[in-house]
Amino acid sequence: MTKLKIASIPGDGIGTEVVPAAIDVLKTVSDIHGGLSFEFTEFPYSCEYYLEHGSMMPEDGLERLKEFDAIFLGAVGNAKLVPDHVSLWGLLIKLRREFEQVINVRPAKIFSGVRSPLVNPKDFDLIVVRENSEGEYSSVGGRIYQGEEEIAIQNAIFSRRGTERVMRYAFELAAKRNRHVTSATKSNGIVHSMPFWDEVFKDVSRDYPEIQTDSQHIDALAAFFVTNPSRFDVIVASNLFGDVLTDIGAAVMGSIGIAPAANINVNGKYPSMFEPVHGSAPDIIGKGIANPIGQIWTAKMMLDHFGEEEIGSVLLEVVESVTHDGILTPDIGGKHSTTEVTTEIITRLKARA
Ligand SMILES: NC(=O)C1=CN([C@@H]2O[C@H](COP(=O)(O)OP(=O)(O)OC[C@H]3O[C@@H](n4cnc5c(N)ncnc54)[C@H](O)[C@@H]3O)[C@@H](O)[C@H]2O)C=CC1
Ligand SMILES: CC(=O)C(=O)O
Ligand SMILES: [K+]
Ligand SMILES: [Mn+2]
Repeated sequence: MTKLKIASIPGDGIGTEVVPAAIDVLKTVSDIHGGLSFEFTEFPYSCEYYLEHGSMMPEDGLERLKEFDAIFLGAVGNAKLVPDHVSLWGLLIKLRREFEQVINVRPAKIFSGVRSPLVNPKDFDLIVVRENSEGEYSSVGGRIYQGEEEIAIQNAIFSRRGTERVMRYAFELAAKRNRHVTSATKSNGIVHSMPFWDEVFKDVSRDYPEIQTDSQHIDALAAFFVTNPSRFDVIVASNLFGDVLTDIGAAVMGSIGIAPAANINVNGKYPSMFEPVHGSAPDIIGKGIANPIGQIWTAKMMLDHFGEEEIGSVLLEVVESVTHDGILTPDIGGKHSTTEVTTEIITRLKARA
């Protein structure tokens, strides 16, 4: 019996609606699997928690979370209560950094029964590998002077170690897929870090002669995500470029509500963290219509991470059979609730037992 200890952090907004839904699904997965069990421990870290305690998590929060096999997170952010940069850097980005979750893996593909906004999306199936520990998301910089004279400086950090690491991860992943890696660059406008990024990409690509490569400026690449997503296999991108590209990837799939993600710790020192691409969706909180599929597909990525690919594939097949049959939340054109979609997934999973 494999027993996984999972720390769940629903976080803010619809995180508190989709995380319990996905946990119910995972419990069903465990029931039909027979040899896999989960022990979930919930942590209330969120903006509400901040209001009460003055921080997004307690001082020993990292110590406590470190003991788990993985973290299953919903979303962080409620700008009405706490400024976004405070809440995200106090929890989401803090966990990514402190637990050395240096890679963020974000797939996007044509999803059965979910209509892409593209007229002719063809059959795309891509994965963005986003650098998750440095780049443009950096705390280096500051603000000086006030009023007319005010200056803000924000430094982007690109280390050879971090850049090489994310690129190698992308090449290894491509080797198991369609053997193509596209690098997201902007070396025509960003004159230090991006030519460096291009050089490292060239260096790393030499170690993978069987993998085809391509380098695209992020502006053109973003446009190709819309005009021809099926040309891509694996895309490697810096932290910010990857963030933006994956919202586009989610949009061309049909909704950010179905897009999954995994924050991977590659050195085994700390838990990895699984959380969908979307945020807390303040515009639909409490309406019961949040799409649970992003969180559930994220759960599938967590299963894959622990070597449970077989049941992971079953789960995704079941989810696609539900969307295929038109049981959809409003963001993808349906009238069903979070609970109805989740219940249908659970019912069909049980039927597979
Ligand atoms: N990883 C995280 O925890 C992230 C947190 N955020 C935070 O979330 C808050 C809201 O950010 P936004 O920029 O509005 O992005 P968002 O992803 O929360 O929402 C963007 C749009 O997508 C819709 N949407 C998102 N997830 C959905 C779902 N599961 N089902 C149906 N519709 C869904 C929302 O209703 C909204 O119209 C902010 O505080 C932001 O900082 C934003 C992105 C990622
Ligand atoms: C913060 C955010 O938007 C992301 O990590 O996707
Ligand atoms: K999220
Ligand atoms: Mn994002």
